[in-house]
Amino acid sequence: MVTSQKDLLMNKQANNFFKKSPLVHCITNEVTCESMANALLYVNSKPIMAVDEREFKELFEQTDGLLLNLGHLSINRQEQLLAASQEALHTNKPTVIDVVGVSASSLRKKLALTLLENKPTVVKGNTSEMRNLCGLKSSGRGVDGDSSDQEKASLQELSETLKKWTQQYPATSFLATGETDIIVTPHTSYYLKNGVAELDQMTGTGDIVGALIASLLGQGIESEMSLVGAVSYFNLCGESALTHCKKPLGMADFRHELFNELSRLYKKDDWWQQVKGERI
Ligand SMILES: Nc1ncnc2c1ncn2[C@@H]1O[C@H](COP(=O)(O)OP(=O)(O)OP(=O)(O)O)[C@@H](O)[C@H]1O
Ligand SMILES: Cc1ncsc1CCO
Ligand SMILES: [Mg+2]
Repeated sequence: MVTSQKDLLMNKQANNFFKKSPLVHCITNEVTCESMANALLYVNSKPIMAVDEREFKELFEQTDGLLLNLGHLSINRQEQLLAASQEALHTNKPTVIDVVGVSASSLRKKLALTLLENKPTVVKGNTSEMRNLCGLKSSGRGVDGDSSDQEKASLQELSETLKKWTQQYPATSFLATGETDIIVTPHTSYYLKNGVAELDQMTGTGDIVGALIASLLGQGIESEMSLVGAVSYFNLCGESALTHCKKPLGMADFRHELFNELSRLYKKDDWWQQVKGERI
């Protein structure tokens, strides 16, 4: 069943996305840190990339949202992520955990599961990472997802497992990305169907989606709408970017156009009319 935009909650509220300018604190990987900071600025948000625990107390008094990305793990980074997650729990800060590379090492998986205990607002990863996190068979390699984990039966198995997880972790909503995105909140679940394959051939797309979710949460938008909104917005930017590229496609052109679209699509009324998906 493909539902209408109204059912997908992409109602007039979506026209208010990115009108506010939340300060988003990101502890993220060095690979895509600059792309993430610029993506946030392009949607009228303010990024601060800060990892020194001695600053956290003061920073948490100013920030609207927190993004914790496991992409570049080290002993120091683990301590920073744990300290920020503790502070977020104590200050009720809207928090997104991106479980980058969780299928690659047991160290990342253990850390992700520890962070989950601190009641983050959202836990996200690509479909292979989220399957691994849930203890399901996963074909992910490194930080990349595998299309075999996107087969219909695998998506269904993951969404059903995540629904059980929301009973165990009622403060948290979950997102698994890929050609089809799965969103599972304690109340509702969705498959979302926007985007283009080129988004999988560029590093940092998932990282940026995590930051956009933190931005929407930081604008006071509740979890379900922030998740549907951030994924759909980013994927519609990808669709539009592709139409602006000359053929044969060069990925550097696609990247350029994707960032252009991030900075302008939200200024168009009713951009959300093109959202595709279904409640499950
Ligand atoms: N084949 C595809 N078709 C349509 N959209 C896609 C496809 N692959 C990824 N996307 C979209 O691209 C975004 C990033 O998803 P992806 O699963 O590639 O994240 P990721 O693996 O965490 O990325 P990265 O590790 O590079 O940050 C999501 O919004 C997702 O919906
Ligand atoms: C390639 C890569 N390695 C660690 S993080 C990262 C960026 C995608 O998340
Ligand atoms: Mg990722």
